[in-house]
Amino acid sequence: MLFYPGLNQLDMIISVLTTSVRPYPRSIFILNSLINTIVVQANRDSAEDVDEVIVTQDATELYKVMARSIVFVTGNAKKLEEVVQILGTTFPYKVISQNIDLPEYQGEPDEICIAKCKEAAKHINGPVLIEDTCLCFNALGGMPGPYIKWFLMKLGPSVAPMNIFSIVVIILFRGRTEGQIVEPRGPTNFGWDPCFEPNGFMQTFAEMTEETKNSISHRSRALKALKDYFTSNADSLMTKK
Ligand SMILES: O=c1[nH]c(=O)c2ncn([C@@H]3O[C@H](COP(=O)(O)OP(=O)(O)OP(=O)(O)O)[C@@H](O)[C@H]3O)c2[nH]1
Ligand SMILES: [Mg+2]
Repeated sequence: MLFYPGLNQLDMIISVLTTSVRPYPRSIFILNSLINTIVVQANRDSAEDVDEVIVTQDATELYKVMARSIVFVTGNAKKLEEVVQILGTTFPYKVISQNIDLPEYQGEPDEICIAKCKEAAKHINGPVLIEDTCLCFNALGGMPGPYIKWFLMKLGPSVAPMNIFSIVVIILFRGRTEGQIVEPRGPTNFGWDPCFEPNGFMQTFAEMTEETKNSISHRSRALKALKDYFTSNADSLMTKK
């Protein structure tokens, strides 16, 4: 799907490559995969005032204009640590981090991700990766969801035990891990990890080794989908070159 009045996809790509002489200076590209997004900032000019969003299913064309690195914009050191570990050394793009404390937007998770990507793209001259984490309590109709950060700041990780709930992380792709809220157990150096016990395990995320958490976490599932997608499309790009 391509939203760009009067342009076909080839034009869209040309506009990225020659943006200084073409009248499309403020574009953001969203690769709309099966479920979510990667945003690629078109050029430095667009950094100041991004106001157009282009959605495409075709990753290959976008790769032609992407540098071989992606900037992961996050103010959360633990997220960054996990993302780097999970992507490992076989991810076809170099992941660089930039510590920017992006605003916490309101809305549905997809809307929040897009707004967050747009804001990140204002700061970075190149491909941008962001992640937004939602912790959804089924018993509360999905709340606090994207507002978990404030929830944690006000209440701490000692959330009263509840029934089953699920986590949704959106980071280009979605990852979901279901489990139970329990009395906090384990180190308290990352958010709600101590009180989340994934289904099928006797340990909370905080009690697990990094390897175990990273093999089942919402984040690792989202990143696996991302990695698979990038790897297969990177191959086709190589072939086309
Ligand atoms: O125990 C945890 N295990 C996790 O795996 C995990 N992932 C995120 N979080 C916390 O949930 C809120 C999301 O808010 P969030 O997505 O806006 O993140 P953030 O503001 O910290 O960073 P960023 O937005 O700059 O990337 C923040 O309080 C994060 O600390 C986690 N806590
Ligand atoms: Mg945040």
